[in-house]
Amino acid sequence: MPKENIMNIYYDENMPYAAQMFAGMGNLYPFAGRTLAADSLIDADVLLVRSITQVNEALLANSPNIKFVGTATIGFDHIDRDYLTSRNITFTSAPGCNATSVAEYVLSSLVVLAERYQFSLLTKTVGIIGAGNTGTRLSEKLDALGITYKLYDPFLAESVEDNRVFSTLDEVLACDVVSLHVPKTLDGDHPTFHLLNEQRLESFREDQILINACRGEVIDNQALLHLKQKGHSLTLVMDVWENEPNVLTELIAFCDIATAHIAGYSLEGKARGTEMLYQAVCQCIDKPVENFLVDYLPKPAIGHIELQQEFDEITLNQLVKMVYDVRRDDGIFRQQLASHGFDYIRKTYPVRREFSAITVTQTNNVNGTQVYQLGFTQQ
Ligand SMILES: NC(=O)C1=CN([C@@H]2O[C@H](COP(=O)(O)OP(=O)(O)OC[C@H]3O[C@@H](n4cnc5c(N)ncnc54)[C@H](O)[C@@H]3O)[C@@H](O)[C@H]2O)C=CC1
Ligand SMILES: O=C(O)C(=O)[C@H](O)COP(=O)(O)O
Repeated sequence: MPKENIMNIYYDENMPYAAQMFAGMGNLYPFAGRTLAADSLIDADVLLVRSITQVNEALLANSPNIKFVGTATIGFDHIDRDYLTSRNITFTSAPGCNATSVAEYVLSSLVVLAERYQFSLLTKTVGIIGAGNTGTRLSEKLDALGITYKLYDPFLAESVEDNRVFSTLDEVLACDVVSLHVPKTLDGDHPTFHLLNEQRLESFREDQILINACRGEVIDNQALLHLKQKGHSLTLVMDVWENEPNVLTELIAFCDIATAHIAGYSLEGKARGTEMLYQAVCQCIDKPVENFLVDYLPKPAIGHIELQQEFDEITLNQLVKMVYDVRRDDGIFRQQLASHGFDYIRKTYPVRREFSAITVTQTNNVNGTQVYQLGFTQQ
């Protein structure tokens, strides 16, 4: 890599605080991720992308100097890692950066659905497919709320280091709620492409809830549309879609909650991705880490909530909706998709904070004042 200060660093314009964190490390060039062209990267040393940029030979063949590629996202199915290895280009992603954000999206969806259909979340079992960072973050929230869940993850089930109890795929698919948290994979022992194919979709019960906030291709969207067109009443929460940004628009009307791939779009989640890449570039050029996300994050609009009664499902509903109500994003999606397009909605996403940014206190006669975090763990 060239010396610090003379590196050419190209970064997606949708990476919060990138300009601040990388300031002084070289020449900075923001770009629009969907339309980045190979000939604009000829002098690039460092390339920092998000999920909408396909990084492969076609993009990088004419960039002889490039030594580092990073994606400020959890998923890396848009990166041809074999090609990067063949060029000896260092690669890093941002594992877990927005896992909390996705878990909070799922929780907000569950709270909204429980109110809409008048059921108690405590009577439901959630099936989590993929028990990595995001599935685990979700399970921790469910644990804290006393909601039961089952985990399916054939890779972790085999790991001696993971002593959680795992269920079979069929057991998890039979749960009241099925929430998908797997990467998009096309091969290997357990590929996830069309994991929910026509046959598996047909076996869903009418009273189940299906949530997809991982990758669109994990569900066969055409098969799902056909199922719904036949009158199946499976409740759908869809954040991700096959063939983004050109989604199967007929499916939207059959969704209870439909959003534009924004489950991971909390400010913290996106900015953590930037920070993780900044740290990785520092390590690559042997530079001390001098910038910290905590110094950039603004104060949340609501910083503190005081509960005047015991924490129960009613307060849960109020608290979750006060901090992040997924119906806002569902409304934006339905209103703006036709007129503005999928990418515009994502690019202009309003600031959303994670529950952890808000402190909750509760004072009662028995225990005095207690402090909760909206991750629902008592401190
Ligand atoms: N909607 C959004 O905004 C976001 C979507 N994502 C997507 O969610 C995916 C999961 O994220 P993380 O949990 O953080 O990733 P992770 O890598 O920490 O965990 C994924 C887990 O899925 C498991 N897995 C792989 N194939 C499986 C299969 N066939 N069946 C069951 N489990 C399987 C793996 O063993 C791993 O434990 C990402 O790869 C990304 O595609 C991630 C962040 C935001
Ligand atoms: O981290 C991931 O994986 C995601 O799915 C991100 O939320 C994708 O966001 P963009 O990179 O498409 O802005």
